[in-house]
Amino acid sequence: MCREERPTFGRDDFNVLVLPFIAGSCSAHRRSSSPSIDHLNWDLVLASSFSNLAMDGRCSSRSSKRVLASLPASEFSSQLNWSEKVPIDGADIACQICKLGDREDQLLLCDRCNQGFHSTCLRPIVFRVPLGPWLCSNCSCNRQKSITDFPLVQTKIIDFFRIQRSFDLTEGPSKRRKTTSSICMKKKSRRLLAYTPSKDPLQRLKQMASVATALTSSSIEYSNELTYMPGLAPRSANNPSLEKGGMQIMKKEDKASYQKCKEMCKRGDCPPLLVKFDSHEGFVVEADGFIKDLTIVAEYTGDVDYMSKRENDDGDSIMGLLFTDSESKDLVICPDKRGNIARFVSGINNHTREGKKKQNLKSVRFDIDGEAHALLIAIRDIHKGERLYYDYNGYQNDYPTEHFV
Ligand SMILES: C[S@@+](CC[C@H](N)C(=O)[O-])C[C@H]1O[C@@H](n2cnc3c(N)ncnc32)[C@H](O)[C@@H]1O
Repeated sequence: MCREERPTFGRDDFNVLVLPFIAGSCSAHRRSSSPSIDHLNWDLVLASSFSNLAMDGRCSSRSSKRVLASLPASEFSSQLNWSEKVPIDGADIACQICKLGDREDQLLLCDRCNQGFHSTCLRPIVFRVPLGPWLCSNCSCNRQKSITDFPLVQTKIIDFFRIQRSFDLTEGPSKRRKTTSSICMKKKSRRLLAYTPSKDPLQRLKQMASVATALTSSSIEYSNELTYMPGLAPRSANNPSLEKGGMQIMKKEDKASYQKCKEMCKRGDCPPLLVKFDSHEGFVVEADGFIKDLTIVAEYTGDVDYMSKRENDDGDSIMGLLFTDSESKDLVICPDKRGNIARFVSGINNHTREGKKKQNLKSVRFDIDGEAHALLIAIRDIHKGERLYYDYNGYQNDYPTEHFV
């Protein structure tokens, strides 16, 4: 078949997960030759990322494309341009939901079971033709089972996350120096905190395994840094002094916490987070231990590029990094090739009170040593098992979240 070259809108709504790397190999209609899940080497596994203030900027683009993406779901789906797709060769496939074989151009074929589904019969509606292989909910549930079944192989984890070999992952997290506390009552400190890794080494391995699995399934190489690739924006373009209205410079003491997080990641003391799979939201991130208010949970990492060059990008994870007076200088972080756990964190539905209540993180941009960075920071105490959420919209409201759960 094909769900081919995609229309220009966000994929925000799969009730199934689009797993480009892992998807099944049995479909006759696949465009690519991704390895079968059954053939994946699940030895692979683990580490993490780490990762007001001058506010968040997910997908804050000034482009007209984003305006299209922010239309309500009903209006949005009627504007889909499916005409670019290539029809299935002579196949007579009916939608498994409405049982009709009409609207052939809207039929998505599962890359594992080959069953058809109208994009508009799926709940939530699939707005964008998946770029890679696509699995129906039945098949993605089966696949998810294998996601949680991987073996924990320490050497693989060390290699995956390029953890410094001098550290022993079987030990507890390295000891921290005790800080002296004053007897006087102090004003509540608003200092940023470094995260506290889980003490149990096996638990940390599992956390890292979950990140490695999610990244591998999404064909993303692990990177805990902003990356400047040839042909994309150079490092010199990331100049926070160009930020319209200025960007908050990270305070010295907060920088110490930030650096500590970076160091911990390098030695495999990952943040206490687990990536899980949710049939509505896709990959999601959960706290796997207590996270205190104001903790730096992760840095949003990936390739830095000019926003103007990404206007037709179909990624749903592009994060705004620098907003200048000149659109041509605005920067974004693109985690589609390199990235870390931050790109799996869910967004709130910021159109509903329920959605807003879920928020426990904030995406905040800082000038750190003359380079803009986007960090995900806890805005309240978060308990083990809580799913992490932040508002994908910063000061602009152009990331469509009205269909979010
Ligand atoms: C930055 S990615 C988050 C990771 C994503 N779940 C994945 O599996 O790769 C953003 C996409 O995740 C999904 N998502 C995030 N938050 C959601 C929510 N609250 N409800 C439904 N889908 C959500 C949407 O498809 C959105 O376009």
